[in-house]
Amino acid sequence: MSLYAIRTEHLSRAFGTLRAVDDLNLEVPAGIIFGFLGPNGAGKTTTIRLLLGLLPPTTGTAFVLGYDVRTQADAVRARCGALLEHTGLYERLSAEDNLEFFGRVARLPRAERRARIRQLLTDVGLWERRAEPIATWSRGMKQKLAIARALLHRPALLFLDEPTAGLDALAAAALREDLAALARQEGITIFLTTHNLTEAERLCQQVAVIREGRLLAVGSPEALRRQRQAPVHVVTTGLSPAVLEGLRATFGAEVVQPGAADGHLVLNLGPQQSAAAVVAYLVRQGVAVEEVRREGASLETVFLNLVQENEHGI
Ligand SMILES: Nc1ncnc2c1ncn2[C@@H]1O[C@H](COP(=O)(O)OP(=O)(O)OP(=O)(O)O)[C@@H](O)[C@H]1O
Repeated sequence: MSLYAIRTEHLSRAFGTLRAVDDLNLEVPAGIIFGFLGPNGAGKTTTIRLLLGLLPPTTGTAFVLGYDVRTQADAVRARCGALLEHTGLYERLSAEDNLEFFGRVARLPRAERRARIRQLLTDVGLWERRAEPIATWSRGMKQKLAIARALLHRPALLFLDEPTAGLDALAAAALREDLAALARQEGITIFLTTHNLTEAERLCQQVAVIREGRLLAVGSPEALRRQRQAPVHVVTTGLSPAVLEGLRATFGAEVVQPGAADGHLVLNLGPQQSAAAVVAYLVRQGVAVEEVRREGASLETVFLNLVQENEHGI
């Protein structure tokens, strides 16, 4: 199989004058969990629909598992699983009967179907409860069953649109664990959208951030965090207005801000600037440096910065 499970080339989709997906160039390596992040209305669901060939692009194209979504949508859908907004499960049927039904729709031979249903229900911890009608089940249990359903036909690529939306913290954590284990076990690629940045950080080897249909950043959560350095806090004694002015002149006015308390500096250093240079400068000016602390940039900070910068047209 190709190195990339998904490759988009200038993929765009307009609804009237609205560019829901705008010149998207994305490469998703095979075999990873890829997180697609963005605020409401960013174009995440539209992208999934384009990738599944459910919606034609206005311009550009995408290759999913090597197939062109414009001309080979059937081949794409046969090899992909998807859990979009609705689970599509039948509330009155038991878990096992739900999977049995969808296994037949997928034309899985009887023996294979049985074995696969047992394996998947076991993997998500629902085998013991297979005979219960799912109407009374919790949202988390139904979501696990829906993922099992999406995996029945052994897809190479699984699309999940907000898989943990509406789940409490415990259920979301349990689902994440199952997803990580399933991805490893089945050797598949997972493309998921989420608003939950902790989720993306824990689960995804790579993430992309989009806003207004445009790609803002892509990379591993660590790489994105490194790219955006977090502020450095320096606590000093003997910081005079003259030294503060000197610091601003040397390192840039926008970089150096006085903090909440006297003698507390907050520095937004660029990638080329080091905290050590600031400390050396302060010491040369006779300022005592009591503490230097760099905040750990969370993916959340990175995400908010990216989205807000874009909003302000920076
Ligand atoms: N069928 C459609 N007709 C017109 N506009 C649409 C259609 N589908 C989506 N849009 C618009 O395209 C933009 C992107 O929508 P999309 O659902 O892809 O965003 P999203 O990132 O999935 O948002 P959310 O996180 O809120 O689900 C939105 O402004 C939406 O209103």
